[in-house]
Amino acid sequence: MAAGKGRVLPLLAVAAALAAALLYTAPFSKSLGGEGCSLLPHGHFWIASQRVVALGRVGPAAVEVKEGLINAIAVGDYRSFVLRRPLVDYGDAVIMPGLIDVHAHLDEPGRAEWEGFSTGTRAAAAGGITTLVDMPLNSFPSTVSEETLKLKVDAARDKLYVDVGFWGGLVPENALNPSKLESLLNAGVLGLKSFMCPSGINDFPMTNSTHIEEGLVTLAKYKRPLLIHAERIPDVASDEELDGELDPRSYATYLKSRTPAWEESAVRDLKRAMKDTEVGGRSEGAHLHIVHLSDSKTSLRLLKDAKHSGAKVTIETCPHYLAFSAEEVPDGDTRFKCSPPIRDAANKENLWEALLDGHIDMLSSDHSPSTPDLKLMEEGNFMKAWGGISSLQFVLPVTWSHGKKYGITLNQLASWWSEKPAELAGQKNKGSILPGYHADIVVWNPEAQFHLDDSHAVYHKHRNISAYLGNELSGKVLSTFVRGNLVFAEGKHAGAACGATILAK
Ligand SMILES: NC(=O)N[C@H]1NC(=O)NC1=O
Ligand SMILES: [Zn+2]
Ligand SMILES: [Zn+2]
Repeated sequence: MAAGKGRVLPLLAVAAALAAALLYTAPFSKSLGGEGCSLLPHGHFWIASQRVVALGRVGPAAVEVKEGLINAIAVGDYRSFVLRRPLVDYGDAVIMPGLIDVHAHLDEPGRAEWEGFSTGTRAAAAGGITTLVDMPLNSFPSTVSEETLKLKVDAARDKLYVDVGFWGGLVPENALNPSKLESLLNAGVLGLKSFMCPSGINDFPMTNSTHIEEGLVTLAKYKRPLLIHAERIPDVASDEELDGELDPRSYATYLKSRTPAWEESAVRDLKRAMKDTEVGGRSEGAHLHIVHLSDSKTSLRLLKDAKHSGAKVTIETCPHYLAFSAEEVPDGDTRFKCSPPIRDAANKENLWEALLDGHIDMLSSDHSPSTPDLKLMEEGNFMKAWGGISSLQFVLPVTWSHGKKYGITLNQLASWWSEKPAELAGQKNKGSILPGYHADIVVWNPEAQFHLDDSHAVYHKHRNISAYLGNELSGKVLSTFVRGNLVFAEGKHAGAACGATILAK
């Protein structure tokens, strides 16, 4: 007995020493590093915490990650099975599906000076976003054909820190030409996007309802969505717009120039297209997705009615409509200019209500930066400045900081930012922490507060154009995993950019 024990003990001691060496506790201090795709030198490991958002619940669990996928989830007090190593113990931090941002303008090729794949995906990784879907406009050329999609994919090579898919553009040139549309869809765009008003980009002209209805018929065959910028210049100008000379530095002037009637006019114009998506309709199988809804009144009511009648319609809104109100926008501060505009505080309240009630399905950033000169920050001219909010890195803390007042839950965050967007983008292996799914995960501390001051690391190409600078926020991203690679942790990115381009098959 004694001799036997004597033989076992040293072995146990060796095992214990090995296990201790492979137990990581955040913060990682000096244990991170490497030039490779991951800051963590393991392809098979466990991560655990007291607050894992999985299987419809939040609680203690350990998640096994193997070769980029989630292999198993062990629910319960993981400290009883700590022998499974390597293990990263995140303590009280939240482990959640990585965010999927279905609406980002990365602007490359052609306008990399506005953002670009490298800076954009570094900012995404730092913000807990593990997948982006890039919009077809603001880059040059726009993504409207097989050839231009190829330019996107080529430009993205070796620059991606997170996974990136692409929407194609539905424009007058391809909308009535099914074979052109099919070649774009066959090349791998996840769906199409169109504008019902001028987009601000010359090579991305707007579509009318006929273009949309015809495009949907082709999309129905592919079961991919059409995303619509639903603002349309109303047929009758409102009295307010007719008022004489208005100060272009005043935010009220901008609001009057782009009233909720723009959104309402677009939604009314989509009536037939929405009807066509119903069971038995001309484009059954297709799906209309309204991007960045701002008008929480008539436009939302009409969309709710269409949903109730059986139309396949989903709606997104963006953190800036939930965080800011028109009353707070300082005159001349064009960082807040976007379209549709940020409206009054009552509108913001109604948007939160619609989100909590499930009428708004999901969130996206609509990160749409430009070079600072185009924001005309000195002149402060709202009518001439580039419209677009810079927010990619901050969407998680912004949603959480403002949503806390409304009692939002971690499961709701995961639904709005991961599950529903994965469904929209047709990503069946993303958006949830489930066995067999991609190990796309954000680990964050909801209680950590920070001031977005000059000392805060911002990875967007142009930090000063973000309307969130100076804000006090809570929710700090600790780690971001993309298909098992630890791509960001504690202010550091992985050495190599190993994100994948996602092409639909
Ligand atoms: N072209 C472009 O990015 N436009 C975006 N900017 C904005 O504020 N709303 C948009 O649709
Ligand atoms: Zn838009
Ligand atoms: Zn956009």
